[in-house]
Amino acid sequence: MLITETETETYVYYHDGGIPGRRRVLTGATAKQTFNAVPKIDMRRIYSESLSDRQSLAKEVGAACRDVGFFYAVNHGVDEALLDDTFAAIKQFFDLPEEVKMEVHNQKTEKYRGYEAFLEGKLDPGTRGDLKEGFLMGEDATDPEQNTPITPSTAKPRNQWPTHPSTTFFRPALYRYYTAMLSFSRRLLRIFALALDLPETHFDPITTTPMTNIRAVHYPPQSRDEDVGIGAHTDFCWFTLVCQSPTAHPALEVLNGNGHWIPVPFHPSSFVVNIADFLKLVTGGTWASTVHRVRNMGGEERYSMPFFFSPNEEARVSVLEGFRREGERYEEFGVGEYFQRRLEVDRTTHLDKEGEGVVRRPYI
Ligand SMILES: O=C(O)CCC(=O)C(=O)O
Ligand SMILES: [Fe+2]
Repeated sequence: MLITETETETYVYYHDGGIPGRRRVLTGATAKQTFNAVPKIDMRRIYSESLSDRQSLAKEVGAACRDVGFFYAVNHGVDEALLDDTFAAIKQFFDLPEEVKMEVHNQKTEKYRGYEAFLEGKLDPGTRGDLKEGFLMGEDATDPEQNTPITPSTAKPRNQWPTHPSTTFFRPALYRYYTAMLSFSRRLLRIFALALDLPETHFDPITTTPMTNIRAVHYPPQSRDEDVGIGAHTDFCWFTLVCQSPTAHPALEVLNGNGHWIPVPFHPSSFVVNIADFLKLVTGGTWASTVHRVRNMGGEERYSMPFFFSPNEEARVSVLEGFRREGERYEEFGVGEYFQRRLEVDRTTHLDKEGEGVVRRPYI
């Protein structure tokens, strides 16, 4: 169940930091000041040569990251035809026969890259599983498209690519999207640094070979109210860019401070940007990693292509100087270790048979 009512209180449940959480639904006099819409920010200034333009953008971005944790990046400048072509390619992939997709099943790799079948993800344990299928790829020094130095720790292939002759279109299409999103993310990270009152290049040394993931997702229309496309959760990276198809809404929704779900429908020429758990951690909770979910109630097929961006795997981070409180001790954490821990929780929930507490990986 997504919502339960006790005699006096109603709660909404979600998965936050890999841990189940809940929030009281507040209405009337108990309601607090919170957002009721996701702000739209014109990103054209991200390409401006003038620092003061980039600073004015950073100011708007910083307010959205603090107050909402989500914003629409409008006029992002990424080629629309490239985005349309990528949507066409992922639709073509998901339309392939099951056995072609299952060749690259995600449970065959340590990083859970490849194909995730319907109902295999289960971010909300109260549901029968996520009503979606997906394909995940990301940083992989052995993929020549990434032009990354191969060090001993990254020498094993991480991505899986289908080999059936009918799938040759897929890899180049995803890599075109990957390259465009990576380049936009690097610019956005500099805006984030400015928004945190840091030098623009502050994060550059820890993002030379960033951890990245594209998750191509297909959500069929759902007919049962108790189903979810993806259960309520926060993301475990620095930030996520979501490119969503114009079809099917309402679908993506974010949870405000009063426990109400706010719709985030498609908006032309925009990505949805959301702050995720690492940026919440390093800002000591000043920036919000906002709970969100997808319920495809619009009666149409929906496709989306989240791009998840994090620092280098070896990086160690902690709460930024400007966000520390006197007298508190702050631990460092390893980005790669933290990420892998969260990945394990996220990708094995459905394998953990109730009561047994044992996670079985069927393929490795
Ligand atoms: O499909 C979407 O709009 C969002 C997907 C999402 O939240 C995720 O993959 O973490
Ligand atoms: Fe998410």
